[in-house]
Amino acid sequence: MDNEADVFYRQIPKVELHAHLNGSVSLATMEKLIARKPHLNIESSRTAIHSGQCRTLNECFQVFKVIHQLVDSQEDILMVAKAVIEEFAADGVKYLELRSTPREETKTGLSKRSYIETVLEAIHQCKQEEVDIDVRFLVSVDRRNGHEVAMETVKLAEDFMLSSDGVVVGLDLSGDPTVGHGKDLLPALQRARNCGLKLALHMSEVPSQKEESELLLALPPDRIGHGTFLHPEVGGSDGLVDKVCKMNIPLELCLTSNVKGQTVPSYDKHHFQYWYKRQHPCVPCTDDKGVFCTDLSQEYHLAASTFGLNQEAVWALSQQAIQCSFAPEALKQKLEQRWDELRPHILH
Ligand SMILES: CNc1ncnc2c1ncn2[C@@H]1O[C@H](COP(=O)(O)O)[C@@H](O)[C@H]1O
Ligand SMILES: [Zn+2]
Repeated sequence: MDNEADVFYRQIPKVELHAHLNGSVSLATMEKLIARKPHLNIESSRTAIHSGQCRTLNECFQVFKVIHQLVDSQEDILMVAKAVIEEFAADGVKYLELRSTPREETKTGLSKRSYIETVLEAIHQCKQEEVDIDVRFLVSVDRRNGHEVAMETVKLAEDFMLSSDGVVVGLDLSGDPTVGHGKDLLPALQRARNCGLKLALHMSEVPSQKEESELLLALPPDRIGHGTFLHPEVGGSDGLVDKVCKMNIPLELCLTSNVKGQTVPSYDKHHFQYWYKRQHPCVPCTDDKGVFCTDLSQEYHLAASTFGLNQEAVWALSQQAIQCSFAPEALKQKLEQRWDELRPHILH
């Protein structure tokens, strides 16, 4: 990738809608965490998947377990969240929706509530320090933990939606797609939707989730994460595709994550192509920029070079993401304006 192109992808203003906090921790921050916890004996090579390397999706979830050992106190979460926000801003991201699963850790006194409070504090501090980025937060439900935990998490998210000055805007359903079934989580997700939380749901990340995707689409979600196996060419169905298209539900697409996690065999086989050709709203995202060693500029660059998008098309892709976000109307308008102002300076 040549330098001039790199500059373009970095310069264009971007919107990141699918970023898991603990998957987004950079190598530099990881090394600080490791230095704080030498007794854990963790090497930074275990917390990231470098270029050319691949892991099964299952192995990716082992990596998150290691990271969670390193990020287990309010102090860690504050440091990690601030660094992640600053790194996205440095990459030209003007609007970020960060997501994370609240955890409790008895040995450090961390509760699920203080977990969320700490992420919100990091967002607040970045705002105070005038980091050039607007940040919103989605509370994540880890599907492996079942119905009761999901319901408890939704209640927490609901509380924070009402008390966070609009920073908590939605709920994410994520976690190992081979564990648990979405049908058990429907009441919790329904409740979230009814109280006004936006829903961003990981769907059809692996082939065996067709029936689950049918159920989740009936909610319906406001955005879909991955949706790798929705279309008939990979074992999904026309029925699923029709529903997604009719309801115009945007897809959050993470090229590097899917290729490194081996749910997609190569970049040119990525389902970005399928949906983009149908002019369906597609939003390039990083998923876990730390674990997969990427950033949003690189994801746009990959999409453009793999599928032959010119600079105009790349610009349109990044601008379209504004309307796919869960930002309130006034903020969407502010962002649109920003894009219009920047355009003549960046597009030639
Ligand atoms: C690779 N594809 C993926 N599919 C599904 N869930 C994923 C994921 N990548 C990350 N997560 C979810 O995000 C958590 C880490 O961030 P937080 O501790 O929440 O900040 C993981 O434990 C998993 O639940
Ligand atoms: Zn994800």
